[in-house]
Amino acid sequence: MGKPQSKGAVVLPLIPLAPPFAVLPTTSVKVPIANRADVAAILAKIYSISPTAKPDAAITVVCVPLCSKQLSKDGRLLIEGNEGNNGENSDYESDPVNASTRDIFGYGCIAKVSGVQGRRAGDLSLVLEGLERVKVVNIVQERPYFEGELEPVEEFIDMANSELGDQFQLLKQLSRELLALVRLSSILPRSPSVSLSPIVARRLEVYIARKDLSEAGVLADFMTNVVDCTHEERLRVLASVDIKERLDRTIEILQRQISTIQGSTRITVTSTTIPSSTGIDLDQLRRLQQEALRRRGAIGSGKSMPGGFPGFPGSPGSPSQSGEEEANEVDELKKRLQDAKLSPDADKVAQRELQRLQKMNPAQAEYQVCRNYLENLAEIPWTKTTVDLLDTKTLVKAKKQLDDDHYGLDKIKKRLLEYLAVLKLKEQANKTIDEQIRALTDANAPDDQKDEKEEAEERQAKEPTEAETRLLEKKRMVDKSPILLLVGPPGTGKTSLAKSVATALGRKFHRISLGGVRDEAEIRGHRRTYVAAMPGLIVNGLKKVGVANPVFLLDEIDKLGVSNYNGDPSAAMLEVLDPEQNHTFTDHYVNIPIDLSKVLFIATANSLDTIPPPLLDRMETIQLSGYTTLEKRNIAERHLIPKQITTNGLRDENIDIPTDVLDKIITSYTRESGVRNLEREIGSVCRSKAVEYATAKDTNTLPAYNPIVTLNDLDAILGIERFTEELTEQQSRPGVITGLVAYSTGGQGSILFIEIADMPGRGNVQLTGTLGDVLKESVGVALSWVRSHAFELGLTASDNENIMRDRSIHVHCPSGAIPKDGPSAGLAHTIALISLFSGKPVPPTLAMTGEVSLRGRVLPVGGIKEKLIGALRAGVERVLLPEGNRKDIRDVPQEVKDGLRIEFVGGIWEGLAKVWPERWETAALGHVMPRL
Ligand SMILES: Nc1ncnc2c1ncn2[C@@H]1O[C@H](COP(=O)(O)OP(=O)(O)OP(=O)(O)O)[C@@H](O)[C@H]1O
Repeated sequence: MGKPQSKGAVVLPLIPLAPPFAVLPTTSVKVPIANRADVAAILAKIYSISPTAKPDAAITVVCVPLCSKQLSKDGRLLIEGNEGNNGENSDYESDPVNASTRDIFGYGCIAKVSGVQGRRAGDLSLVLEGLERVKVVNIVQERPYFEGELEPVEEFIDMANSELGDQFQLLKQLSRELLALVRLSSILPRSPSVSLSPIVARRLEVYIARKDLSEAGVLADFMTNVVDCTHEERLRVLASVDIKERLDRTIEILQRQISTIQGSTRITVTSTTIPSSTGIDLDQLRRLQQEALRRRGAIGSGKSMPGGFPGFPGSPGSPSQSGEEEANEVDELKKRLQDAKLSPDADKVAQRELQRLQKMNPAQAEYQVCRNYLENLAEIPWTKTTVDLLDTKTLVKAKKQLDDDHYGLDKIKKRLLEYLAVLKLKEQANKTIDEQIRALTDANAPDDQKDEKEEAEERQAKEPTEAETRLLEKKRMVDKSPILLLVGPPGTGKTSLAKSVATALGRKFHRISLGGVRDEAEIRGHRRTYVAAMPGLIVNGLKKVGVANPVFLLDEIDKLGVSNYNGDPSAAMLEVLDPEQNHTFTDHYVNIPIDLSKVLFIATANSLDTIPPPLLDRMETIQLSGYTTLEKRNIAERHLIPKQITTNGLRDENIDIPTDVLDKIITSYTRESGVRNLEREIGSVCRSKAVEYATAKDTNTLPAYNPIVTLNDLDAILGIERFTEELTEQQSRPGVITGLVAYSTGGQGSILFIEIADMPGRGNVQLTGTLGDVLKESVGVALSWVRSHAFELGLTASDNENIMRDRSIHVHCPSGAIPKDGPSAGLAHTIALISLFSGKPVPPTLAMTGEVSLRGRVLPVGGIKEKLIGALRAGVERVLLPEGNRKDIRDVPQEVKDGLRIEFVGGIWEGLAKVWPERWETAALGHVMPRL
């Protein structure tokens, strides 16, 4: 047992503290200093002694509590033993400003003034950190502030004293128990006001577990300070110079505190759990205690906290060692990172971060951030790949797979097979090179059998082989997969083609929807400094598939957001899609180059117009055009109907959709380039039949059930026809011409009527129908040509006559609400004007497209395939196309070529000869100009 040894006394300023303030070693308090003239005087004095005091120089004072009426100056209870001072302290002062020498307690604590807090003069507080217990031997000055003669208190701990050891263990156990109770009670409903944040609780647990017997007094002081106890109890602990006595007093306080909490939680707990003498669920408590004990074992002992915030184990100054749980967590993470086979770059970063993580306190917010980052690193497939199914039968199998899944699309399938063939050849070449390199390395490996001399001789000879290895390495074919872009109207099978490629290759498939991505960070991730930062879509995709060589479908790349204040998402895609750059793609979150060169990117878009040119430049475009009715019929028969039959729980023999019914669905219930609506309508028919079949089965009337769907059924199942042939209602009228359009959005083609009417006026031209600038200009060109050739066309009586002198015209293109633009209606406008002025109608089944020049030439236009498919669908019989578009006919499906009479014209005169052959056949040859 210890015996206090006295040292030489020192004189220091005293700051008397009124209840509830009392400073114990290891604790920190904030003392309000409003109206504290003595504190102001102390500070003034200190600074006057050392006016150049460095800001970080420690200012030390002694905090002494005011005496309590129940205690003697040395902390003994006055009620228990009448040890002097009896009558004296009955009227002790409770205001530190008016205190006199007899009000000052016998023990105090040397404290460091660590700062002043508060904003206004009225609410300033002095922050004091208790350092060391001292005995106040004598008061040498009262005004303007107290000064006292102090004697240091030496603490002696007899480490061999088993009784003290037991007491210390009890103190630790009670401390943990109290903590567990506080945590438990804070999560219980209607808990008392004690509540502890899990982070603080955790820090406390670690702090308690780390204390050993040599710090028994420190722990007792600390616990006295943190628990809710009376002022007198605190004074008694302060006055307990003897460690055993101090432990006894603290244990007493803790025990009382524990029973108070147990008592207050009884009502809540007993209603839901096993009632016990304490009122707490014993199992739960035991578990909490066991956990605490387990932690203590794992944590071991730690030293005091130099420079740390006293009494606050989680503060930066106190080295915090994580518990077993954290240790396990870090080990697990380490293992996962090892299994993830990181790239050398990533490995370096991961090791650095792991070291940081190990040093961090788990309660720190940064710990989670660091852990999440490492988890992300472990989940990214750095080197893991699936083996491509590239054996001798690959191409045959792939072709079968594509044919099985899709009807038609021969050109696209051919291109995809080419891609697979190249991939296969590259892989084979690389395999051979790998084998050669391996053979060379094996030959270079040191041979145990040979002695050193022999080896040195041989090394000379081996030198060239190493160079050879490097040469071979260079020859390896780099895996730079081209990026394919499938462009076409919705529902034409772009997504499902990409899926089939993945299946054929045996690769994993992941779809990344880029539609509506407005933020660059969605693609590249957020920097780690942001709260809740995450990797971007690409890295997330890789994490999800878990291999470095999947097929990524970049869906709707044309709907990617444009540059805005959140960055430019399409610019972020540039790096992803450039085969020259994407082997070092950097996600902002991961911040380590990731190799994307093994990923097969297939992008899809509905239109090329909105794709930024640099992005488009990096991709190989494959066009898919809309399907013709015949193609749709085949797709429906081979793919959609069987699919819908299974989806709706039917069997092949339960339903039969004859070809005429299918054609009716295609033409009268859908009008689209793709087959998505068709699939939906077929689904409706199947569902209706499924209900009929199920009812027949339930009512035992199966023999009466008819699996065949008739034309009449369609009306009942799908409702009235949604689309009728557009041209059937149209009558030939002067000034009305059927033009052709290919909508850039959706890529489908259709017919478009051009209506021109004239009226008395002064040569004005009115344009309606949401016409774009180019279309307006094309009307101007047509009108100028007609005006300049009016006499030759026989529209005016003389060369000088102005055909527009007494009239105005109005050009309109229904449907008025749909914006239209482009020069391709030039021919139709010219013919319409001539038709109007001459009063000669043109049959609506004759459609035309082509740009006209002022000299009367008909120039080629785009979208011929779509326009012709649309024309056939709309019931057009004859089409006039520019001569320059003759080459485009090769791509047009045979069915369309068979269904339309396609004629080519090089100039307007030629066009006139085709429209009104009886009048203009000879004029077209450029010789005669007959009059209409
Ligand atoms: N040639 C085809 N053969 C068989 N089925 C097809 C064909 N074309 C499309 N389909 C079917 O049509 C449906 C829609 O196709 P998909 O989802 O691939 O369209 P998409 O072109 O990607 O459309 P979007 O541009 O709207 O994304 C799928 O069920 C697909 O199987």
